[in-house]
Amino acid sequence: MCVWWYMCVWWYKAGMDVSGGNHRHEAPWKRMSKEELDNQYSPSRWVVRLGAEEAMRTYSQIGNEVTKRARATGRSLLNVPYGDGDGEKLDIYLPEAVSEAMPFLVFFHGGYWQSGSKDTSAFMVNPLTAQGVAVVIVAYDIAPKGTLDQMVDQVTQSIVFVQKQYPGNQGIYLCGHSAGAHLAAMMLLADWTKHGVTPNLKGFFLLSGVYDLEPIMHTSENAPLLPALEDAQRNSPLWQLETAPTQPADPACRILVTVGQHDSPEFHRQSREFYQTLCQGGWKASFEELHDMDHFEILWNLTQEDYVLTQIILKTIFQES
Ligand SMILES: Nc1ccccc1C(=O)C[C@H](N)C(=O)O
Repeated sequence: MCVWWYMCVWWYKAGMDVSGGNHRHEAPWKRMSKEELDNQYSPSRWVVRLGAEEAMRTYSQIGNEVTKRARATGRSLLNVPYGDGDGEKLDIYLPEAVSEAMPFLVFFHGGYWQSGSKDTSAFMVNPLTAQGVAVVIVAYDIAPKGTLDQMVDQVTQSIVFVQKQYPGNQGIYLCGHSAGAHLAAMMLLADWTKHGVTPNLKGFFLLSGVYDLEPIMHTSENAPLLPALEDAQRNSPLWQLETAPTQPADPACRILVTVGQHDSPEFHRQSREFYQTLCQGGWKASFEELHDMDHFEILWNLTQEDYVLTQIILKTIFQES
């Protein structure tokens, strides 16, 4: 009798875990030590082809080089202000044939809201501009200068700016990597009415993102960003969409959630849960685990036209899938 009772309880709890409804109480990170959480949320420790430090170095090096190349080869408008603040600048990379009706891809870099820059993040510029897509790389005030709330607000403003500057755009697609995927995902909750314009958002490409910030509160690297649970919840698209689902303004708006095969189990869990929550909320979402990619390769391979993600992005923008 006792054994049966325990088995039933276990089965019930396991069921709640998969269904997602009650996962917050059963979330695996709650059973992790601080060391394990630090490990799970340090993407550089999970790369397979390089050491952690070498991976970070290579990542900035590639970012630096491709950005220099993109600025040297194509037409660009650099350091365009989208707000009054010093840090509120963006770079616009234009395709050769500029028209009123270009699609735009707006990119938000990662770096755990504390590092990274638009000046080292022009990874996807060449393959996309070659196909007629304008690419915008946005700077925002990373911590400690900016708080998470300010970053979310700046990202909102940057998108409003693009829409106002290019009202004839053929769609604005948001793309973000890591912390930048978090910022892009926060735009699913944005209230555009107070900005006087609703951007023509047609798609989201979320790469190796973090959507529930609660576990991050307990990591050494990010604890200072999130002083209280309310800060984490307010800035968690996963938590927000679960507690107060929003509806897509455009039901055709696509959301692609991607994670690298070599990303940590916590990064996989975050992406899967976010994808499931989006589906339950009626969003047109898809999920892609990118084969043999780590947290950084998933992004820097966007310099390549034949990379599976570059192809998915182009097909989505040109409505071929
Ligand atoms: N610089 C980055 C750029 C993109 C994404 C993450 C980072 C990180 O810094 C992650 C963390 N510090 C790590 O050591 O894995």
